[in-house]
Amino acid sequence: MENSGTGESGHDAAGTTGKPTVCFLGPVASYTHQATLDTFPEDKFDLIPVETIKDIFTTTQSGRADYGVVPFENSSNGSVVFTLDQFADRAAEFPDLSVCAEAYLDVHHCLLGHCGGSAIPKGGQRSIGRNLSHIKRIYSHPQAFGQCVKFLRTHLRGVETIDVSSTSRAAELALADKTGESAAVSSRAAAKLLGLEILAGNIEDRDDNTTRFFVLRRGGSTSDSKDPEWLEERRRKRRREAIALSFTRILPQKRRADAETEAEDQDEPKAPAYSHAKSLASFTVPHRHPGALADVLDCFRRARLNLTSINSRPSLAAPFQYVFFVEFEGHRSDDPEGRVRDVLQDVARVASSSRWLGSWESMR
Ligand SMILES: O=C(O)C(=O)C[C@]1(C(=O)O)C=C[C@@H](O)C=C1
Repeated sequence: MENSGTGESGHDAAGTTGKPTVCFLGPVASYTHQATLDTFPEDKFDLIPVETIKDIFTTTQSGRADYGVVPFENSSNGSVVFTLDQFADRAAEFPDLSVCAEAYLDVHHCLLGHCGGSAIPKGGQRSIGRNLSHIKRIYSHPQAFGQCVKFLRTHLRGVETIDVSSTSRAAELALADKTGESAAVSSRAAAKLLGLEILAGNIEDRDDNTTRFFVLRRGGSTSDSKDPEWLEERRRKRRREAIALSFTRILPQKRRADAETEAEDQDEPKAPAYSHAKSLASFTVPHRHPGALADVLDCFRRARLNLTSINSRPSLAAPFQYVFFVEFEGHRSDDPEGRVRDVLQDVARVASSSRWLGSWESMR
């Protein structure tokens, strides 16, 4: 089942250009598309929009794309449950998928729609360029609605909100309504692409609104799998940046300049043993066994591996039973003291079921 190679087909899954392919939540100009472009430049990869987050998993699992990019969590609105539900893999549809990289994107939402009148607001502070009283419905992705609660409550209280598959799909729907009564919570990129007006800019609840994305690939699940070149290069670049940053924090000016040059000269910059990378695992525990969850978490304490997030979703095996997800510091194939290997074995022993879901270089 496992693909131990690079994870790249070497030819385009759609059969056109020969570049590796990457699928993302479409249509184009979604935030996932923007995060995908940051990681996979279009001169080296073919990008394929798909309709839902589940489609990203199925398209990558089937090999129709070499990689898939999914939103995982937002700094103000929390986990993306649609993604966790696919990682729960209740029907065992995605046995070969694992996370191989992460990406962060600053997310600034706009209210897009039709309307004549004043000029398009520029970036920066929140700006409301128009009277919004003509708006009868607003389309968006539920995650985006959850990031703009204050604006919607203050300026569009009582207006119907309609969940759709992405913010760029929402923009298409607002465009299609020629009455002008529909608007979308979406991005500046979508406004530009579709020619929609920005009725209000920077409407997110917090200025520091950020979404973290995961890159999925097939294979990579054996510890000896070789990483593709783009991933190796990303890892080396990130390590150089991290080393340079730590010098900036601790060294006086002159020594810092020397040290940065030294870090840049290293072919394989050294990273701290465990904190440079993260891994994701899922597990279930016996529902009626007191302390079963604590027993699993204790495996991480014993292995001295820092847990960085914990999530759960209904297992759907029976009401109120859960699949748990833990993220922890450490990489399965860069594990000098064998701590990641040991913890995964330990969890497998204590939990009812468990699965490693990927390891990657931390980008923050
Ligand atoms: O709808 C989009 O544009 C997406 O890419 C999805 C998504 C998400 O699910 O978190 C991505 C980033 C933002 O947090 C809002 C929506």
